Amino acid sequence: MAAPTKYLERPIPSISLADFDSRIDEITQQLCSAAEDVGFFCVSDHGIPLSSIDDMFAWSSRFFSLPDPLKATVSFSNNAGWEKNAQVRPSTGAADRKESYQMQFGANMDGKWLPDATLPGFQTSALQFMHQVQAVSERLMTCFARGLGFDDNYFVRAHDVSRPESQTVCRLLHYFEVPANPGEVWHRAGAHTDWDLLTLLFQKEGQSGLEICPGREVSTSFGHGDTWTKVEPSAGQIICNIGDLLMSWSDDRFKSTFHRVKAPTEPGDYHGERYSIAFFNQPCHDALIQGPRKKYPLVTGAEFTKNAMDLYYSKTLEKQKRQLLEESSTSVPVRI
Ligand SMILES: O=C(O)CCC(=O)C(=O)O
Ligand SMILES: [Fe+2]
Repeated sequence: MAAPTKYLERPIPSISLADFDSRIDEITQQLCSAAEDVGFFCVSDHGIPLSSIDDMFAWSSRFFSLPDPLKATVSFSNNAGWEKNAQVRPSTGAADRKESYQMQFGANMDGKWLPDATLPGFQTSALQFMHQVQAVSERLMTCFARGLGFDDNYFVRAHDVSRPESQTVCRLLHYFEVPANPGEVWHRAGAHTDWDLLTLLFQKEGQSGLEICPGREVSTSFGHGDTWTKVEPSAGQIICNIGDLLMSWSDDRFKSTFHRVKAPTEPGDYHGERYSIAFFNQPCHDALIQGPRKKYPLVTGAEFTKNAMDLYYSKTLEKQKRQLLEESSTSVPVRI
């Protein structure tokens, strides 16, 4: 039997964005200290009503209830679209048991929205929600720019979602219920760091599983430690974590923390299905990326994304291609 997971209680800082304009320096100080330490924090008083979050979860569940062949008409490529049981994490070498649908604001979404008649109102509502999350992201980006000594709009300009070059992603996630005895190794989301600037994550109350493992010192390292901390869902709160991009853009001052959605293996673990929504702030293709102390060579947003996709997604795309080939030899084409 596998050794039990080692857990450590680590406080996850909770940061209120109330009265943002008058408290910006205090908030900046709190965000920077959380980013230097654990790399994860909760944000409250962010201005997105609970009803908007609940509505987006309801859309997510409607989307994932559609038949697989229909979702396969918008399947994953260019970091947008739908995938199922296809994402292979380098840390596990096996596919996560989940499905996800990635939406963007810009040109990468061409052909990746379903026709409106299939799920009337979905695209409009999803984009509205994405703009709300972008507004919170922009506040956080303003503080991080200020904390690093850049001008206030420095990160906001590099992540301008009104430009066709935008690569920012909103990802709907659906993890399947795990059988009591799955009979094989099961991964929900294997341990990984995110490769964006900053991730904003929405969880549903009662659907536990997210765990973090801080301790990474340089953005170029790939190992992680072995003591985990649970990050329980709480309605209305946004869980934020620093990604590899902000770690390297801050010359490793801010920490991009390993995290996972643990598959249940121990007493008390949650077996039911889990929905979450992750918003990844990705740089525009032509953004120029280099920290204040120039620790790492200058790269463009396109280069940074390509390097990350090669590292994190090469096995995913191979697996997806194999699945599509297998399915196309057995399934009947679907009209939408
Ligand atoms: O579903 C979650 O809670 C985490 C998802 C995640 O870490 C990711 O997609 O990068
Ligand atoms: Fe992640």
